Parts: sequence; structure tokens; C-alpha cells
Amino acid sequence: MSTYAQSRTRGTVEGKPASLHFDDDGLHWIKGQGNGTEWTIKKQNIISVTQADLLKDGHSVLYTKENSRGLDDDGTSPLRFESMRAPHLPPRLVEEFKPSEQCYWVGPGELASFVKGHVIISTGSGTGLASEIFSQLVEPLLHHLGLFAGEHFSTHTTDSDTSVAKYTKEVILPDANDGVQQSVLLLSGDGGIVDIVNTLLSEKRTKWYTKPKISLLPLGTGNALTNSSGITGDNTMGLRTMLQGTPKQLPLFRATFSPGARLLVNEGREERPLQGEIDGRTVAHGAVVCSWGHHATLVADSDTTEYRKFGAERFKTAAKEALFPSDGSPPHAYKGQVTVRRSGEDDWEVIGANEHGYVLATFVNQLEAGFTISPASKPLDGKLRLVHFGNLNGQEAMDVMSKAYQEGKHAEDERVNYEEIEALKIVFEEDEARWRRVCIDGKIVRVEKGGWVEVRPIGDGVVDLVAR
Ligand SMILES: Nc1ncnc2c1ncn2[C@@H]1O[C@H](COP(=O)(O)OP(=O)(O)OP(=O)(O)O)[C@@H](O)[C@H]1O
Repeated sequence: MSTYAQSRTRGTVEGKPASLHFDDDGLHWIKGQGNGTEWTIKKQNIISVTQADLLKDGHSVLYTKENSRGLDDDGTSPLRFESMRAPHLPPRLVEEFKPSEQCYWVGPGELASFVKGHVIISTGSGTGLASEIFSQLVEPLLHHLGLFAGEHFSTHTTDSDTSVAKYTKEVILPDANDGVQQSVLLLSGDGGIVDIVNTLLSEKRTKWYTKPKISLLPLGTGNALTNSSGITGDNTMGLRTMLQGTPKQLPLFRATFSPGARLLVNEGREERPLQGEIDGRTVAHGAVVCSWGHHATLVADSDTTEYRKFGAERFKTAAKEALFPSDGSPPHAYKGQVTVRRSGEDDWEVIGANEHGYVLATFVNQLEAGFTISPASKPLDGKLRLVHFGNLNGQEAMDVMSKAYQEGKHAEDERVNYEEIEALKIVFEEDEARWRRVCIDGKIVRVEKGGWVEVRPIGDGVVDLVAR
């Protein structure tokens, strides 16, 4: 007798007799007496297994299915939602994909009486697919779970780069300050989280303040947070983690700037004052990265409508342009003084000479899927790590950066300083403004001539991130 025959479970699929089998590859079933075609739902596509309401002992398998897409990515959601009613599922499958009882999005129950639900759809994130993915994948799932807009959650779709901050200030913060528990489903890249966190930290919080729980779906370009916090890694666009994950405090850093620092918006054409101020100093908060040099330049130069069409490729294209300028000149040598403070030490130590290529402090393991910038970083460990190299020529810099795509091998390269730090300070000695741009989680801050930035982790969190 085959292994399949020995391990199969007799049951039904959509009301018709079938024999089912679950293994590391997924859920397989054969209709009827067990000698027909085998059907499979791949394990990586399974979102969850829930109790089917019509059948007391029955279950539904909730999963994603690939949409066929045009070669030119025509704006269709890559995945759509599907479900399959099947009582008598293999017990291992039911156990492995049981949703968390603490999750608000599992369906209307006791939690719905005291938790408020919000869905934020960031239309400007990534390649602009958030609305489409909400309607083809997320909303059908929520409907299946018995959750409806207006009744169980409020929906907010962004129409500008200040939408998320405004919604946070006007809707989420007042309730958080009154001690109301809130679950936020955020369809965006890292930028959406940064907007929420900076708004919450720049306003007054009461002693009743209750941290909103955020489920982040990877709808941005790099999606550093989802790729580094165990939210992705399957083919459900973060929905499995939304239903099965646990809320964990999101570690944050504070970047304190000299007084002339300004946020650059609208493809760098406009500037705005920074939102945050603490003890009279200008600050910005982040959960991913603070950088200066090639990284900040390539993020800033590629944040245009034209570049955004390329998705994560935009970073590689902009990197080539930064390292091999079209006039044949070498890459820019960034002038300034970089110092770090290490754990248990009072003194600041100077890093490198006064010309730099790459200066980056991060909490996360990957800045985009497969680009392992900090191989020692564990999900949400809150440890700040420095990645630095000096003024290398274009080919050398490209060699070093390419190693980040080989599981973070650049960290072992002797040209790279890679270490855990407590704080980083940069004093800029550049005349030209474009070489004084700093990246904070994808946002760009330009510092004035002779200005500085200092970065360190902060102890208190303001949101929890649902992660694995
Ligand atoms: N309708 C809109 N018009 C203009 N800006 C928008 C709109 N919706 C969202 N935004 C802004 O666009 C930015 C998108 O950033 P986000 O980080 O979410 O995506 P990304 O940059 O593509 O991804 P990542 O940071 O993960 O690489 C955010 O700052 C957000 O405030």
C-alpha cells in the first residue's frame, strides 16, 4: 500500500466524497474512490484553516491562488482569495493552520465588542496595487470570516502622502489615548508604518495610551519590515501571519537632527519641516534604517513615478547610476565625520577616514527580499547595527553590495565595518545639498551645510507589530 493510501483521510470536498492527504508540499485530495486526478493546494498558499460555520465539526481551508497576469503587470492583483469546505481534514493540517484566538481578524466574536478594526490602503505604495489586492484578496477573506466594512472595521484609502498621518492623528490616536484596543490592517510598505509611528510619537500620549496592533501586508517596494519580521516567507501576502501571528513591540530609533534639517517630498522638489520635536530638537523616528551615502542617494533618486514602475528593480538601477555615473567619473566620495558609540563605552569612536561610500544603521535583516543587509539581525530584536564602507571605486562598491544578495556575505568582507552599535553620529562636510541627504525608512531628510544627525534606539514603543 502506498504512503498516500496509508495516510489519507476519508472525507468530502465541497460536499463530494474524497480522500485527503497533507504533507510538507501541501493538501492533496482525490475525488471519489481514490483513483482519479490528484488536486493540490500548495502549503505556501494556505492562509488558515477555520471552523466552517455551517458544519459544526467541519472546516474551511482558506488559501490564495495565482492570477494569471500580463507580461507588463497590468495592475491585476497577483493573488486572489479562494476557500474550500472540507470536513474531516488531516488533523496535522488543522493544528498547523489554526488561527490565533487573540486575533481580531478571525471573525466577529467577543473581541469585536471591545476592539476597533481599521484597514488602511496606501495607494501610493509600491507599484500601486494596494486597492486591487484589497478587493481581490483581502476583502473576500474578511467577508468569508464574517467581517464587513462599516460594521466591523473602518476603511481608509490614501489620497496624498499625508493621509496616513492625518488618519492616525484624527482617528487612531484619540482612541489609543482613551485606552481603546485597536487592530490595524495596513496595506503599505515601510512608509505607512513610519507615518503612523512618527505621528503617534509627535503627539501627546496619555497614561491610558494603548498600543495599536498592526498587521502589515507587504504592499511597498522594499518591504524591509515584512521581509525581516517573519511576516512574509509564504505565498499569502502576509495574511497567514495576520491570522496566526502574535503582537510584538516594534523597536524604534530616533534620529535627532541639527536645526536646518527638512523633509524632502514630491520627488525632492518640495521641502517640509520635520514633524517631530523633542526638547526643542528636530527628530524623526524609524523602524528600519537610517543611512547616508550611496544607499540614501539611490533611495532618494529612485523615488519618482517613473522609477516606481520598476518595483524593487528601481533600487538596482539607481545603484548602478550612483556607482557608475554616465560621465565616466568615479562614484561620489561623501565627506563628513562618522562616529559610533558602542555598548558599555562612554567615548565615541571615529569610523573610517573623512570620505565615505556607505553609512547605514539598521534594525532589520533584509532591506528587500534577498538583500540581507544585516545578517546578524533577528526579527524585532531592537539591536542597531552599522554597515559601513569607505570611498571605494564603482566596481569595488558594486562587488561589496552584490554580496548582500548572497545571504549577507558583505558582512565578512574586510572593506566593510559591520558591528552592533548603541549610537551613530554623522557631521556633514559637504557643500552640495544632494550629498547631504539622509534616508530614514525610505523618507529623505536633507541636512543643512555643516549640520549633523545622531541616531539611537529608544526604549518605549508606540505600536505592536503582528509577526511570527
Ligand atoms: N495617494 C497617494 N498620493 C501620494 N502619496 C501617497 C499616496 N498614498 C500613499 N502615499 C505615500 O507614499 C509613500 C509610500 O511609501 P511606502 O513605504 O508605503 O511604499 P514604498 O516606498 O514603495 O515601499 P518601501 O518603503 O517598502 O520600499 C508613503 O510615504 C505614503 O505616505
